[in-house]
Amino acid sequence: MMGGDTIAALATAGGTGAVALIRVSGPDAAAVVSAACGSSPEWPDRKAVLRTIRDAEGGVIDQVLVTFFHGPRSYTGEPVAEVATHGGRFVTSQVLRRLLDCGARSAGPGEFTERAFFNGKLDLTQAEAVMDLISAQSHLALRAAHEQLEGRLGQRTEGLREELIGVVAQLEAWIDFPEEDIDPATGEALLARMASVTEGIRSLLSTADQGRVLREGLRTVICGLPNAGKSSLLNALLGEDRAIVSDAAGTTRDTIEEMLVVEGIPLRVVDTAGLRVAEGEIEEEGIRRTRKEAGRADLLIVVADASLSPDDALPGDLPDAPRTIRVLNKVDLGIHPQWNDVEDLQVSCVDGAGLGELRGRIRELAEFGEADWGEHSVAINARHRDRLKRAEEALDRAADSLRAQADPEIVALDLRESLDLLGEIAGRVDTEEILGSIFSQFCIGK
Ligand SMILES: Nc1nc2c(c(=O)[nH]1)N(C=O)[C@@H](CNc1ccc(C(=O)N[C@@H](CCC(=O)O)C(=O)O)cc1)CN2
Ligand SMILES: Nc1nc2c(ncn2[C@@H]2O[C@H](COP(=O)(O)OP(=O)(O)OP(=O)(O)O)[C@@H](O)[C@H]2O)c(=O)[nH]1
Ligand SMILES: [Mg+2]
Repeated sequence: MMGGDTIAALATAGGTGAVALIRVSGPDAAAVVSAACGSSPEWPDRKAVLRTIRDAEGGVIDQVLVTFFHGPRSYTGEPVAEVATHGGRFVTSQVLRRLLDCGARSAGPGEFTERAFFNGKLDLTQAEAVMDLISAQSHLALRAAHEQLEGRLGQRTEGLREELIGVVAQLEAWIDFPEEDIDPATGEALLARMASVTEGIRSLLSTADQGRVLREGLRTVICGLPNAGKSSLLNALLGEDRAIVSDAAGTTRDTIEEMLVVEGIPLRVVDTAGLRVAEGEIEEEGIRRTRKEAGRADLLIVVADASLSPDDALPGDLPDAPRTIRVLNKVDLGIHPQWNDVEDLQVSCVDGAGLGELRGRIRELAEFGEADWGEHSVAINARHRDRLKRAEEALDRAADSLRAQADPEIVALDLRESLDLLGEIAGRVDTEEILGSIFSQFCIGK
């Protein structure tokens, strides 16, 4: 299935380090590395050996450790050579160039993992998990990526697909013998089996929000009147002085975005410009952006200055969000007597009071639907969600047609569409376009 050529790329991050790893994969891996080392093409399997990479004139480029994996027992399923070089930028680029001169070609983004997919080492959900794993920023995200890397999601969608194949097979028996009608009892049994697949799809779909949060962070927007202490709160949650804080109202003009982890939940926190009638064009634009961010928030943290009266401390028209936490800040200065909502959290960014409670409240509000953050969680991504939704819709149409005693052909048509969509999740149906869009998001060398 593969082009049959041999690819090479730096597998470690570009930059200076102690050691860097270059991977070579393809039928000519042994020949390429042997030529670069000026050695015989015999390599022990999975055993590091010390060699010297030389240029065409025999000059030394670097002393390296080569580990050879004879296919199919390798990451890609092909012969793979791993060349561990000294970790300088220049020396690694020279080693890579020499390997390319000896017959390898530069790998494209995700091409190693793509080859692993084509050689049956991974399904598509597992390939995606490799990328999730690399970009994970929290324990929960890492655990979800590992679950997916183990193949749990692929197993579930393939299980649903098998159930549906059974239904289609039964239906096709009727199509082949059109003189017989689908008798009501069998019709009911088919509908029940379809309903069970729908339920499985819905259960996976219910993890979509959680998957998004794990991959992108809970979109959290800090808003409130100028000077309430929004930037101070961001800094306090981050534990560093990221945003500029000053007693001048209108300090934050533009939105500032930071990733942080609260009680294991990754948050993408946005600090915004204070909401008030703007005094200039820049501030006006800042406030427009605040409203835009707030409109897309999963969680809104409204910060109010506790020392002021509620009328003076809260913006007139607060943006709407699915979850809101109201924080009374500056409680070290005393609390104005008109604050009496027990739901309000009292904090001080100056002495840190109440911040632990705020973290706890964020954690509570980060729960989504049925999905919890417990063990064995699969958490689907946007691509899975799209296919599952469409598979569910096709299945609904099939059930409707069956109930309306439509031609079994029509029922089967929708069922097959649903099957294909489920198959696309693990990559069981041939879809080059999907592959392109997934692997192009990888980094080169992965
Ligand atoms: N040096 C190195 N470290 C690495 C990787 C790598 O490619 N090279 N990986 C890259 O992501 C990750 C490990 N993942 C890997 C997964 C499978 C195989 C592999 O050789 N699989 C064979 C043999 C299995 C076995 O020995 O049990 C196979 O599946 O047939 C290698 C690495 C992280 N660390
Ligand atoms: N006493 C006290 N002062 C605070 C507290 N939090 C913030 N401040 C002060 O309040 C002032 C405004 O803080 P910022 O964090 O810049 O407020 P902001 O809401 O980001 O303001 P803008 O960006 O201008 O909208 C600064 O002088 C802070 O030092 C607090 O908990 N207690
Ligand atoms: Mg600010």
